[in-house]
Amino acid sequence: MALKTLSAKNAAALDKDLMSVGAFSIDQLMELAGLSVSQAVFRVHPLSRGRRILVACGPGNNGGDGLRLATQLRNLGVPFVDDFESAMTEADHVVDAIFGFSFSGEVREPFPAVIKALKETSLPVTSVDAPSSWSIEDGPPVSGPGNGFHPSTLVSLTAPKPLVKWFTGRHFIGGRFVSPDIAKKYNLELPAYEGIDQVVEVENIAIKL
Ligand SMILES: NC(=O)C1=CN([C@@H]2O[C@H](COP(=O)(O)OP(=O)(O)OC[C@H]3O[C@@H](n4cnc5c(N)ncnc54)[C@H](OP(=O)(O)O)[C@@H]3O)[C@@H](O)[C@H]2O)[C@H](O)CC1
Ligand SMILES: [K+]
Repeated sequence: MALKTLSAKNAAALDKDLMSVGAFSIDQLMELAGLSVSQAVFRVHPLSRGRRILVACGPGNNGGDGLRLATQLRNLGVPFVDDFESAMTEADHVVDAIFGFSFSGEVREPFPAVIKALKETSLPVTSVDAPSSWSIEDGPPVSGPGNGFHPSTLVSLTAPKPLVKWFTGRHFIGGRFVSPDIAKKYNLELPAYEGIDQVVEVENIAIKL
């Protein structure tokens, strides 16, 4: 299946369209994005492999996809931690919701240590929309803490970004909120979601190592 990719600029423009002509609120989009991510994680990491899912949340909306409804989560007894590296020693799977399509340049403080920990862990890592620290257009960094970071799973929201050319793990498309009109405007091919699924697993379209 040849999937078309969406540049960072168009991904941001599409987001605006979803909230204007699409009449979605940002909260709704994040909620649906988070639901997609949870379904992808459940597929690649059945509960029999361990129930402790550590979600690393960054400062923007990518972090919001990972962290929603904090009060409700606390009420349900989901623990929140500040020390990411020591939390990793007790986790079974890590969700990378640190940076998405608005990331650019070199990783700034305080994030290099977190990216390094993601790179060095032997745990499976699911990245939300982009492996954090990768250039959205040009893929893995050739230097810095993200050099060598290759998550095992990627959930592309709405549509894959150009970086998927360098991604070799399991790849899902999620974010089942794009109307046919918006897809047409951005020349996207929407995947065939089945039933009530919020994600579709796809084959990698190109690999350049
Ligand atoms: N339609 C959809 O597909 C939806 C996608 N969603 C998710 O939203 C993200 C994009 O969210 P956005 O808030 O635009 O940005 P990010 O979360 O990717 O990142 C912004 C924050 O990252 C900081 N940043 C950027 N570069 C660096 C760097 N080199 N070092 C450190 N920090 C960096 C940035 O800080 P600034 O100081 O530069 O402002 C921001 O704090 C998308 O990928 C999806 O995951 C939504 O859920 C809605 C639907
Ligand atoms: K990410």
